[in-house]
Amino acid sequence: MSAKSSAGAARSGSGTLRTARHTFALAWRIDPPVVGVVVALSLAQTGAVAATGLSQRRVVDAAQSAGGHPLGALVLAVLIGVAGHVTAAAGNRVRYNYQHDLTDRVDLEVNREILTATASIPTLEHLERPDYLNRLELLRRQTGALAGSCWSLSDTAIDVISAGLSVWLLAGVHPALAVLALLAFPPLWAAERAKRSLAAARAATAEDQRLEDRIHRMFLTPETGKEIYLAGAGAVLDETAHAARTRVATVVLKARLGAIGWQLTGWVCYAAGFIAALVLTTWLVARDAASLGDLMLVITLGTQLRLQIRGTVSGYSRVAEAGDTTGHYLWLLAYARRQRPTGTRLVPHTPEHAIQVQDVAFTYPGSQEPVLSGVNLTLRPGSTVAVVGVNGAGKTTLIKLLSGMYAPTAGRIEVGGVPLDELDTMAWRRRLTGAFQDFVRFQLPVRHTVGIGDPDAMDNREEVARAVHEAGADPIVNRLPDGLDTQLGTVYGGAELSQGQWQRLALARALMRRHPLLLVLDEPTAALDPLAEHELYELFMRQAGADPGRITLLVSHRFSTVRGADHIVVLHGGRVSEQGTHAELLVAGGHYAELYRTQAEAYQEEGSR
Ligand SMILES: Nc1ncnc2c1ncn2[C@@H]1O[C@H](COP(=O)(O)OP(=O)(O)OP(=O)(O)O)[C@@H](O)[C@H]1O
Repeated sequence: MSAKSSAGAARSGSGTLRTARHTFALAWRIDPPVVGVVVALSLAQTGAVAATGLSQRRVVDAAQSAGGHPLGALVLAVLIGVAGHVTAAAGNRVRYNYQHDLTDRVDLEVNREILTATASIPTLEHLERPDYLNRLELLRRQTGALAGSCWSLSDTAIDVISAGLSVWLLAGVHPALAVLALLAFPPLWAAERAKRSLAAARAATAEDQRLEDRIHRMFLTPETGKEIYLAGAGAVLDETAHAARTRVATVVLKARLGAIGWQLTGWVCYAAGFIAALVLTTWLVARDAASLGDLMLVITLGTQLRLQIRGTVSGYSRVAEAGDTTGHYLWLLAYARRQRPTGTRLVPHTPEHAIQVQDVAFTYPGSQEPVLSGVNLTLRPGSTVAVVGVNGAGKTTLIKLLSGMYAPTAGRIEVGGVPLDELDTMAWRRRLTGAFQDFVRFQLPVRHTVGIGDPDAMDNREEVARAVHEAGADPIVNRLPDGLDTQLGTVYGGAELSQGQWQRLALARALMRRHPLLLVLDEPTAALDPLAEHELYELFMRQAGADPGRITLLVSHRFSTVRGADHIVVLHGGRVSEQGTHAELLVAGGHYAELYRTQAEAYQEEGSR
């Protein structure tokens, strides 16, 4: 083993130990009495096999002995044998059931920890990084192994100790019988090799597993289902999913077959050793160098040693599997820790808190081409700023940077002179609100679908009703059977809304925050009719005027909306090509004026037809 790989193994070993300690602590927190019973049964289990073997030897020797043994000693031997047997059989069953139950409950906790760690990452960049997504996928599928890691480890320890006792007793009959212990290594080595190739197969197919999973989910959601139906793409997608599933199954099956081969080889070595041990003991009995009781002991312990070694191997495999998952789990926790926001500064409250964008550049993870570069802007409080540009100019990306979803790759963004990454993240998010073209349909009761826009006021019915009213969504809610309490979405048997109605509720959600510092509107009215859109933008402009601390940032392709903004920023090829008021930009006769005139002419032509 190279120095590098042994260091890696040591790291993964200490990681497994750490996770086993952690999962044991979780189990203890969940149910201390049950953990106590499991530990007690585990301790009893370590000596059960040796006790059974010794008892059988004593009974056989007593039966064979001409002088006979004292009855008391014989009864004691029988009682020890019965106790050992009951502990090994019934105690084990009880222990496994309890361990299973605890593992399920710890699994829930581990999943919660994963969600909490994921949610604590302040930006969204990780959601576009394949290495992060692949690891998360592997982790999500293997949390059971992680949750049971403390029991895998304790099972392995029990088997190792009880196998050690067996070997010690066998060596007492003849030292050569201790060699049986060495024969434990080929199966162990084979299991390790098999595990490694299985883990490699799973890691190599993580991308395909994600693809299959995603397609599967696409079939189950109404939004995607509609387009699949219309395009008649079901068969093609099914084929793609099937191909991905087949690739995964083929690679994993190959690894499994290889694993079986290795394990068989290991067990053949052990079987040969056991036969040799029986031949040796029979020879010793024939020469009066051992008793029949010893032969009985060798048969019992040799058979049990096989089971103990198998237990050790499978326990070790489970520990190794947990170790693999542990790697992903610790990586996720460390990643979340590294990304944990360090900012503690307060979000400015003065009316002078302009947002300054200084020489900002941004490249998406995994991409080479910058989407934004050299962007300089000042967004003043109390103003409405419109960002325009052709498709792909970088408008949404700019909004993602300004709201802190992504960190700029170069340059800085300051709020009232404080760098964005030095602000307390949660406090900053509480001052943000907005709506996007690709809004979410939260399939919740209406009051929560809207109220979630400000979790602090989520259960305040008056605030929810106000937001609904301001977004002009009263007629939608009034028609629903239980008003604000109506469950939305067919998935939960609730009421279904039209695209425009869902979008109205998304806008109501954006209006939940009364005094945001930054309100972002990224084409949030695309599903509304022009009149409704006009009314809503009038409302947003009115609110912007009445709230001196608010910066309203809007992205729209409709210039009739854009022209009302206090300041217009034109993005072209990821750079600010022009900025100013509508009048200034028309006079400048640049890109904006050209786009505006083209659109105005198109509308006029349409109107005169
Ligand atoms: N998640 C992503 N990963 C990689 N590239 C991306 C990602 N999102 C957007 N891009 C690229 O960034 C560029 C700008 O995209 P962005 O969505 O900011 O444009 P936009 O001006 O809002 O466009 P539109 O008017 O079509 O909404 C595009 O070329 C797009 O391909």
